[in-house]
Amino acid sequence: MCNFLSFGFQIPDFFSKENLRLCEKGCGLNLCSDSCENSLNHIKECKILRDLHLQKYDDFCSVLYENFTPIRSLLLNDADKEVISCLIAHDREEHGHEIDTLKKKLGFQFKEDDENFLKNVCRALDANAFEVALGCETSPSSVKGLYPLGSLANHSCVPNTMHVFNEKREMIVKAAVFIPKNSEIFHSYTRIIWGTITRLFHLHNTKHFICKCPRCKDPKEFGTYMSAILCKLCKGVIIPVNQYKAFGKWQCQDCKNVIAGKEIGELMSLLGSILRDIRNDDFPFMYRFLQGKLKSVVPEYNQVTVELKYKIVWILGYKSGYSWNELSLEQLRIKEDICQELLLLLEKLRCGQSKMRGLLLYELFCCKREITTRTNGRKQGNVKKITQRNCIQKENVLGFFFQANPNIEALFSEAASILEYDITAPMEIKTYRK
Ligand SMILES: C[S@@+](CC[C@H](N)C(=O)[O-])C[C@H]1O[C@@H](n2cnc3c(N)ncnc32)[C@H](O)[C@@H]1O
Repeated sequence: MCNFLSFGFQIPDFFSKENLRLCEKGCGLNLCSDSCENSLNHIKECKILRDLHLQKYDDFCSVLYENFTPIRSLLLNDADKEVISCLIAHDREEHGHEIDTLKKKLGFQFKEDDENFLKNVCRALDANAFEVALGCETSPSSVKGLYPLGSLANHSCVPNTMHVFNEKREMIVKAAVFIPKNSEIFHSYTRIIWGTITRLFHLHNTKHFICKCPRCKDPKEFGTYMSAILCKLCKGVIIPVNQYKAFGKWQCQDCKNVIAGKEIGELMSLLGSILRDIRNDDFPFMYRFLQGKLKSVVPEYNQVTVELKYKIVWILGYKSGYSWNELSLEQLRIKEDICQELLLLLEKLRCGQSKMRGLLLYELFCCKREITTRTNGRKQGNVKKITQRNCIQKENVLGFFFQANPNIEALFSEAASILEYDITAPMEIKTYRK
């Protein structure tokens, strides 16, 4: 378990701007109440802000909020400041721009020592901070957190650990695969379902290194061809000749047709923009696109296809008009198939007990439960009668369901074990573990 250095900043969603008012002492922050204004936490940061001579601010100073996190680091004690100074920090010019923005847009005046410290905090945050997921896949929200111990691990696209955050926002790191003694511990700094080109680009741009992990080095991406497209001439797969060369040539594995990287880049950005523009509850369009155009231009595990399938997982069963009991049997089977395909992909990618595996196993369980309940009405009716007759608690209904359907229990148990401690785990899993 890794503890965090607490100086992050979040405007909770439940505060609408109308319920906030400016601090009467003139620090520029919006507050929710008098007790908030008189709280020790606010009194300390209020003084820091006023000492910085905030000159220009309006009723809701978004520039201040967007760049506020490093300012709070001035409240850290000396030991914590020392910890930050020990962390690796990105030294490129662009890191630390938050402090320049605060000076330029809000007229902040920093003492020279403070400015150097704050820029270093920004650089350390950029190099080490974790995204702490608080919401779930259907209602995402997150904050950034600095976990000095957790941040010591380097990255691999075949990570041997997974991590989750608990109710206290502590980071729990678990082995995702068997880790032999004396092996290096790796996290993944990217999404598992990105293709190699996207991951390499992201890691280079944000963390400034070139990943040489086994997955990045394999042009076939462990047989998934997640970055590949289909050849217009023979429908073979086209992959980069050298994935480390930006805008290098790509070549068809079958007919050896060569394509310029620029052309591939244009196709991928077109597909990416279609993906971004699709309404996030437009299942009919997504499914038509998946089965039609997309299938004709990219192989089955291309990252755009995978991303789209993952989006569908969070529509069916959750979005308005697609709640579990509104889904047709056909839609349930579609979701079941997608979950199975994505689980197979994760196995090919050697991700072990990843968080995504846990979530997909649970979704697969939900599909199977719904299908079983509908197609096996008599048995389920019996479960319902037994539970009603014996006044069984809601949580125990699951136990009865497992007794009647032991083959489905394994999916739920594995999901529950992977998502143990995770604050974002599905409610049913959280209730079950209590
Ligand atoms: C959170 S730190 C990881 C710990 C760091 N190696 C240290 O010594 O404190 C992130 C930085 O470590 C380096 N790094 C992490 N994974 C790497 C990898 N697979 N290859 C090369 N550099 C890596 C990069 O400089 C990256 O910006």
